[in-house]
Parts: sequence; structure tokens; C-alpha cells
Amino acid sequence: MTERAEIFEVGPRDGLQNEAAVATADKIALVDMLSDAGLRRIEVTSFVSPKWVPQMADAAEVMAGIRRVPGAVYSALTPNLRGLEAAEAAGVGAVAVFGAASESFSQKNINCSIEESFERFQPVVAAAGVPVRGYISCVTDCPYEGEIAPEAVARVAARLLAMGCAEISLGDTLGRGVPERVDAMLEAVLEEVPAARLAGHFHDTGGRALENIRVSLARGLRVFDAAVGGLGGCPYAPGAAGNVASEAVLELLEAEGFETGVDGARLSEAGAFAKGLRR
Ligand SMILES: CC(=O)SCCNC(=O)CCNC(=O)[C@H](O)C(C)(C)COP(=O)(O)OP(=O)(O)OC[C@H]1O[C@@H](n2cnc3c(N)ncnc32)[C@H](O)[C@@H]1OP(=O)(O)O
Ligand SMILES: CC(=O)CC(=O)O
Repeated sequence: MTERAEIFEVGPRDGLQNEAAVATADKIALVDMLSDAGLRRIEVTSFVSPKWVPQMADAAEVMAGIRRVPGAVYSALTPNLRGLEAAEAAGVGAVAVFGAASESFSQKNINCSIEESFERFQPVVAAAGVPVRGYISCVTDCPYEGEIAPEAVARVAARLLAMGCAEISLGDTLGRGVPERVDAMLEAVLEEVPAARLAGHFHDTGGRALENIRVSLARGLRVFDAAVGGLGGCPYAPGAAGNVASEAVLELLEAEGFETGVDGARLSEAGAFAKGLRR
């Protein structure tokens, strides 16, 4: 039997959170195209402060407008209880808390230390009526601190797992990760979290994202975050390029013999549409 691997589509959220003035109707159309392409986990938006990320201010409207395909899970970022309540009212199928392995990035992105972030996330995980994903940003490099030690990532991963996160996504936020350091980071994290509970989240600033995915596959990971059209970036990670393109990840996974359930032609159409949303 063919082994499965999954593309976790983050284009509508990570892809568009850095793009000014994308119309709500276009965000909805993009999510619908991704559903039609066969993606079964789509991160639609973020219930965050509109002062921090104004691009996601229409989160509830986007959630209300999308066509929900049976079997597909539509999720959102929720940094605190307020975000969780709004997300659940909007009918999300899953949520995500997002921390970091770098103190400076944690402060810049969510305005608190790593330890304080656990205190904020704990009630979100406890109260959530849907599965909670835990992101860790800066798993190899931080835009403010440089290289991050694998052990720092493993410590955060262990805390998120113990808290009750269903899955932990390892984010190379800056997109400067190289296979050797990604492999060392994974070796440390796998001491704390089994591969079946991990996802790889690679930006592609340095052009090594696909190699980093290969290394992750060899370590047993089978879920990879990607953004259609290679859109993306974080407002608090200056210099970071987009997420690895979903189209490129699909090509890699198919070449490696994995079944994904994604229709490449429809994904390409969604990619062309997504690229047209860039300013
Ligand atoms: C690597 C990545 O790509 S991660 C994703 C990109 N980054 C992000 O989305 C970061 C988003 N960050 C944030 O939204 C903020 O840092 C927060 C909400 C997490 C924390 O900010 P803080 O200022 O510490 O929170 P605090 O509770 O004091 O609230 C600040 C303001 O935001 C509002 N707010 C807080 N949480 C939310 C929320 N979930 N939804 C909407 N508004 C919110 C508050 O009402 C307050 O508004 P006011 O200034 O008008 O009174
Ligand atoms: C939450 C994320 O988007 C993860 C990252 O890029 O660090």
C-alpha cells in the first residue's frame, strides 16, 4: 500500500498575513479553490489583534464565507482565550497556539516571554473543544538572535506536548535553515515528541526548504506545512521569504512515492490565483 504524506495548507493565513489589502471575497475564493484541490487541512485565518496584524482583521467574515467540504478541517491561529472564543464561534475545526524557541521572537511576535506564552496557551488548550496545534517559531534561526540551539526547540516542544497539543509544527520562520541543522534540531525534538505528532514548516528564503523536507521525511515526519504559490512571511520576521510552495511540496512527495490526495492541476490553478493577490 502506498504511504500517505500530508500537505497542511497555510496559504490563506501565513501566505496572506503579510499581504496588504487582500479582499475578503478573494480570501474566501482561495480557500474554496484549495478545498477543491483536495487539501484536507487548511489554515484559513488568525483570530489575533487587528492592531498587530490588520491583514487578518476579517477572520470571522472569511470563516463565514467559505464553502465547507465534508472531511476537510478549517483552522485558525488563536493566541489567547479571546481568539479561541471568536474562532470557535466562527466554526473552526481546529485551532493553533503559536510560540517560539527564541525569547526575542516571542516578545516581538506575541508580546511575552516563552514562559509567559505557556501560561497564555494552557487555558486555550484546556478550553478548546477542537484539536489544538502548537507552533514553534525560529527552530533553527531567529531574525533577532541568530542560530537557535536544538535543545531550546526540544524544551518548547516537550512543554506543548505535555500541555495537550495534538500536533507540533516546527517553524523555520526565517527560511534560513540548512539540512544539517534541521536534522540536528529534529534529532533533539524527537527525543521528546514522536514523529507522528510533528509537522515541518519551512519558509524558503535560502532555497533549501525542499532539502529540509527530505531530511524531515528521513526522520519520519509525514506532515508538511506549505503555502500555495509560495506566498508568505511573518510581519515580525523581517527578511523572511514565503513558505515553501504547496505545488513544489506536492511534486516532491509524489516523486518520493507518497499518496497525498491533492489534485496537482487544481492546486496549480489555486497557485496562479494566489500569486495574483500579491501587491
Ligand atoms: C511566525 C508567524 O507567522 S506567527 C503569526 C503572525 N503573528 C501574529 O499573528 C502575532 C499576533 N500578535 C497579537 O495579536 C498580539 O501580540 C497578542 C494579542 C497575542 C498579544 O498582544 P498584547 O498586547 O500582549 O495583548 P493584550 O491582551 O494586552 O491586548 C492588546 C490589544 O489587542 C486586543 N486583543 C488581544 N487579543 C485579541 C484577539 N485574540 N483578537 C482580537 N484582539 C485582541 C486587545 O483587546 C487589546 O486591544 P486594545 O489595545 O484596543 O485595548
Ligand atoms: C506560526 C508560523 O507561521 C510558524 C512560523 O513560520 O514560524
